Amino acid sequence: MISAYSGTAVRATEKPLLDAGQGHALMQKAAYGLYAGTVRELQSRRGSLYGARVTVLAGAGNNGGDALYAAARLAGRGAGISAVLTSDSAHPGALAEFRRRGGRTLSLSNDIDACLRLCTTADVVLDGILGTGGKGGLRGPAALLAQTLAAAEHRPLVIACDLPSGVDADTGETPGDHVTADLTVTFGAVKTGLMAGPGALAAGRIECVDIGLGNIPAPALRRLEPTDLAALLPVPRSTDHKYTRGVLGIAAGSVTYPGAAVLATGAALSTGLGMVRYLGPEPVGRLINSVHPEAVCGTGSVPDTQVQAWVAGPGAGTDEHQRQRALDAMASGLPAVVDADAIAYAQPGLGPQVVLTPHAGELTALLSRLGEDVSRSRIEADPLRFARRAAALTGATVLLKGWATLAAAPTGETFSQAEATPWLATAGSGDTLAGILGALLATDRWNHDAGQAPVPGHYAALAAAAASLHGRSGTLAAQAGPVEPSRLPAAIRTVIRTLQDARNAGVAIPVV
Ligand SMILES: NC(=O)C1=CN([C@@H]2O[C@H](COP(=O)(O)OP(=O)(O)OC[C@H]3O[C@@H](n4cnc5c(N)ncnc54)[C@H](OP(=O)(O)O)[C@@H]3O)[C@@H](O)[C@H]2O)[C@@H](O)CC1
Ligand SMILES: Nc1ncnc2c1ncn2[C@@H]1O[C@H](COP(=O)(O)OP(=O)(O)O)[C@@H](O)[C@H]1O
Ligand SMILES: [K+]
Repeated sequence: MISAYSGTAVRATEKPLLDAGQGHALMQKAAYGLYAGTVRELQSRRGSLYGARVTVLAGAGNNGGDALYAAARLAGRGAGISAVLTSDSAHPGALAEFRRRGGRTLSLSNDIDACLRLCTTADVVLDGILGTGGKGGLRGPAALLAQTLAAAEHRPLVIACDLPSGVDADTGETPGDHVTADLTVTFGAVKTGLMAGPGALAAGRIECVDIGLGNIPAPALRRLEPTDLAALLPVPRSTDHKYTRGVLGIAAGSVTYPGAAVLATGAALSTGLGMVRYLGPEPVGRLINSVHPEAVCGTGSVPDTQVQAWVAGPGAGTDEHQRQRALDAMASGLPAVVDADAIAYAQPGLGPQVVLTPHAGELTALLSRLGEDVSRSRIEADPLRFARRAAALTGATVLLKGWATLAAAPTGETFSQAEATPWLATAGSGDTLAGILGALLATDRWNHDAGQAPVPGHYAALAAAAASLHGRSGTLAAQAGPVEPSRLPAAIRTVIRTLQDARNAGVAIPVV
């Protein structure tokens, strides 16, 4: 499990250490971590450091200090080092060490063209303009630096020091220009802004360096890793039969949109469960059975159907019976995935076992119905805030889909998963995610172990597991070309098999 903390929480944890005079020691640890991360990245990309041209973008604060000290160490390994000073001042100790190691410096305010050239002709740019102390996007000529880097024909390797400059460490917002990194070496703890919103896209790969901060209070955000995902996937026991393995009810599809029901059913069956009971129009049931003969199809009602969890909404369109089934599923007290058209029926007072699965557009409509006037672009700029807001307003768990998918519990626990590929952004992809999540809810052992209440955030963790499995399956499927959601079930089975084999063998689980 990766835990992320707000920049504010990390700064509060650092404060007593700084007050006790440990600032220099902390900075040396951070700089060493950045140096080591840069060495590893350069060695894997070009074999050696010798002769590599390293340009530091150094702001006035400690972030610039970290980057200058790291570059000074790189000079000791044969790299050529230069720095663009983006402010009138720079960390004095770090600047002196940088110059002592032969580093040359240029001031952005004095010679902007030369500074831009220093960036675009570098092999590596170390971004130390702003760290957790940054407020708002990059301003003035520093903004131009970020723009030039983004547009460079031969883009250097960009390594962010702590976080890409211009990213809000608490939220992942990028209110203005910002650096986009290939790798972010972050210190003490992963910052929330590296795992949510546009900040997650700007961070690239994340490495976290322990600088000995000790414990930071509760994480703001968590991410399931392969071992966590493997632990949440259903594995039948010897004593199981089809009803104890979990039965999922699917109230999806309509005469107008039958395909969504086929896709949700296929994805659920591939995730592994005891049975799918489908409720919907007869022609849709027949279509499902032509592809999945094992699904038990009927036209009955939710209260009359015995299952462990529900999926409602995909492809339901304006079908009145599916609308009623979605309302009954939400009121049933059972875990329920409420997707697509059914999200429109969500009201305050739902429980965490109901998982709403909007994309940003559907969340815009949901929030507006609940009296919150917010645009889609505002949600995309700060998805963490609005996923949490929707969970708090409805009492449900909210899975906000996107490049990074967020799962927020009404009690605040939040997960972020980013294993997906843009190839998954295709019609029908959300239907398969709903099916996967439905299967995880139906097979969830909490449903079987009577008397035990799920821990807060449990359903958000399952929703995150579904997003992770969906993302990994899509990424695997994309290796064979553009992803058709109907091809996803085969990939889901392969990913589950890989995760379980590694788990049983006790070996490190490969990232698919
Ligand atoms: N503390 C520790 O123990 C350790 C901390 N470490 C490192 O320190 C980093 C935090 O350092 P920091 O607090 O000095 O803040 P940092 O982000 O470098 O810059 C703030 C400066 O930027 C300015 N400024 C703000 N916004 C701006 C904008 N939009 N555009 C332009 N300028 C802007 C602001 O000026 P102001 O506007 O406030 O006058 C101020 O001068 C942290 O990320 C980590 O890398 C490690 O060494 C490990 C130990
Ligand atoms: N740019 C992207 N990168 C990675 N995954 C994406 C991207 N855009 C969308 N996705 C994923 O693709 C799926 C699309 O779901 P959705 O929009 O509900 O599709 P539909 O309703 O058409 O089936 C979601 O799981 C979402 O997280
Ligand atoms: K930075």
